[in-house]
Amino acid sequence: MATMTSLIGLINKIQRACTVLGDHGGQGMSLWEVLPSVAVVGGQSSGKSSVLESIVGRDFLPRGSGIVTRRPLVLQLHQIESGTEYAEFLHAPRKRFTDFAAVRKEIADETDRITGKTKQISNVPIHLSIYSPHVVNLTLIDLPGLTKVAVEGQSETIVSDIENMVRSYVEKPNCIILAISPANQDIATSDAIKLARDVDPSGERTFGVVTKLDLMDKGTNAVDVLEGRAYRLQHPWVGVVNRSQADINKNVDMIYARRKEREYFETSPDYGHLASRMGSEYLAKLLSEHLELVIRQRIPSIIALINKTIDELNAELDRIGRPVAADGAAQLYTILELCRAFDRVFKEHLDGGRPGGDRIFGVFDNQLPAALKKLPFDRYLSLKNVQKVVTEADGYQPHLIAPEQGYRRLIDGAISYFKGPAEASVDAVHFVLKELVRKSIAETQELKRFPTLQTDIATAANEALEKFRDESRKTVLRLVEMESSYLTADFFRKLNAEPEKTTNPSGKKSNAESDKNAKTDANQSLTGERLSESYLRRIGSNVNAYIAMVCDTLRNTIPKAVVYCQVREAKRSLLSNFYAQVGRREKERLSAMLDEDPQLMERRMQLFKRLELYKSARDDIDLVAWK
Ligand SMILES: Nc1nc2c(ncn2[C@@H]2O[C@H](COP(=O)(O)OP(=O)(O)OP(=O)(O)O)[C@@H](O)[C@H]2O)c(=O)[nH]1
Repeated sequence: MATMTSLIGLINKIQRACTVLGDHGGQGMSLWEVLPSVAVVGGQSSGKSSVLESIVGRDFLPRGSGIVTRRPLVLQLHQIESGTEYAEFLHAPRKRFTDFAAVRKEIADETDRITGKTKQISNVPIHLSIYSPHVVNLTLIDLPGLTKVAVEGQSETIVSDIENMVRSYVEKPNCIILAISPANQDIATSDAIKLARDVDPSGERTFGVVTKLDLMDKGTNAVDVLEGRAYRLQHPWVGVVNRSQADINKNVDMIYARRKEREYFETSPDYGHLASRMGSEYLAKLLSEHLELVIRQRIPSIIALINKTIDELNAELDRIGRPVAADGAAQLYTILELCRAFDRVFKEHLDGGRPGGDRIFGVFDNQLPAALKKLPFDRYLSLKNVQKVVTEADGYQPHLIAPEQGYRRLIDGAISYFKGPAEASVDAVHFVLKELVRKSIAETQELKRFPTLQTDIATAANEALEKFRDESRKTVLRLVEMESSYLTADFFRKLNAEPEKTTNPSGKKSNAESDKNAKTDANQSLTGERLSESYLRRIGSNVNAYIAMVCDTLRNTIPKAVVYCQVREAKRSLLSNFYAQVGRREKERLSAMLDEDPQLMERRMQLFKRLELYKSARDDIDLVAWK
């Protein structure tokens, strides 16, 4: 029996813990739902509060007109060996109430705290524990009275709201229904019995209670009901006589009321033969024993649920990641591990396995050639411009042989056009890399929890990429400048050789025409006359040919430089600086870097608490149930 008693205590404890975790009846599958409990249901004024109070032996429930019970009240009775009675609310843990009038006030206030004074209802329970030598271990849930009409100030839906809430409790297979019906009303029309019949048609988990036996019309009695003939239930019906309104007004003591009740049955001509099975005290004992029995039966399924939930909670905790270590060295290690995880993803993007690296190839294969093709050499090497540049090149000096300076200037000018596409390639690759950093951070599962570290890594990686970009830009510009700094002499030697093809092998001019051509090609400016159009055209096309050669070279060398300076460096040393910095950081900064998303921390904490609850519940049950 001692074991039995502690079973109810155990379930009480788990129920309280469930409420702390926001895990109470009416929301999804929870531990709460498999825990057996007793819910008190009945129409308004059927005497629910009176029954509860006489089971407790204290009056402590708010009374008044209209719907007084607007939140479920989970009333946990704990039997203590001796000492003064006291009450405790879960929402005000360290406060002991010895004055039960104050308990009543606190229930009313706490109800209003959630529902406002609006007469609305809420399904968030109030937990009240009463410790007393005069109670049996029992958990009862007081629910709002079923009603048929909304009174003033209540919403239209109040009738169905109440019924739905009550139903959400009593339809659970583990709920024992204490169905209160007043004797001065036909049992067939009792709200409590109607609802109980609905959710528990076989009457297995319904206890019928008849109140107000003393108020029945003279000459009538409830023996038919109490003996189970009017409406059959699996459990015996219990009749009670509570304090009348007049008794309440006179503050009739509950203990006295219990005695009067006992006397009523013992001396009643109608119910005398049932006296030992009637009254509030008998009801309390009956319920307590039944509750213990049910708990015992349910233990295997409770343990099964607990085990299943523990597995689920552990899996969820693994998924969101365990909490970060507290000491500096471990934190540094964690940060470096996370960086490496990021780096791995980043490299996969570049080397293949993940998309993105191909976009860099795209820059070299499409963007750069297209940009080179678009360079305005046609305009630059137009007859007019060639003439302008060549004429200006030698200043007041006449051209002695070929316009050397003119050629150089034209070529220099043309080559400088390559700077644009070269820099554009650098920038394009920079943006691809930056985008890959962003993507890699998002794709690194391990980093998901650490928004601060994500930002830190992004900043460090982007700073490194900027540096690589600067280096790369310098290098490609240098490549372009190198092309102007020393021209390929061979090309011009070949050019100079060409006009001589028109001369004969002996070297003597073959005729006046070729003689004239040769003169035109090399020495026209000797005359100091303006350069002929065809000569300028020739210069233009020579420069164009040279530039085409340079273009081919740069098309090949710019990608090499860009890959060398940016891509290769990104792969080699994207976070090198960061590693060095982090290594020097103090513990506080390291912890700050490992700050997690507050929502996630909150979630983990919830999961942890729940896990703790379930684990300790399992331990407790093991201890109590298999002793
Ligand atoms: N004479 C007599 N009066 C009773 C008995 N039971 C309840 N009453 C009275 O009936 C009225 C309603 O009783 P409550 O216990 O407040 O009923 P309730 O179902 O809790 O009412 P609500 O919470 O308002 O739905 C009170 O005035 C009680 O004194 C009884 O057995 N005999």
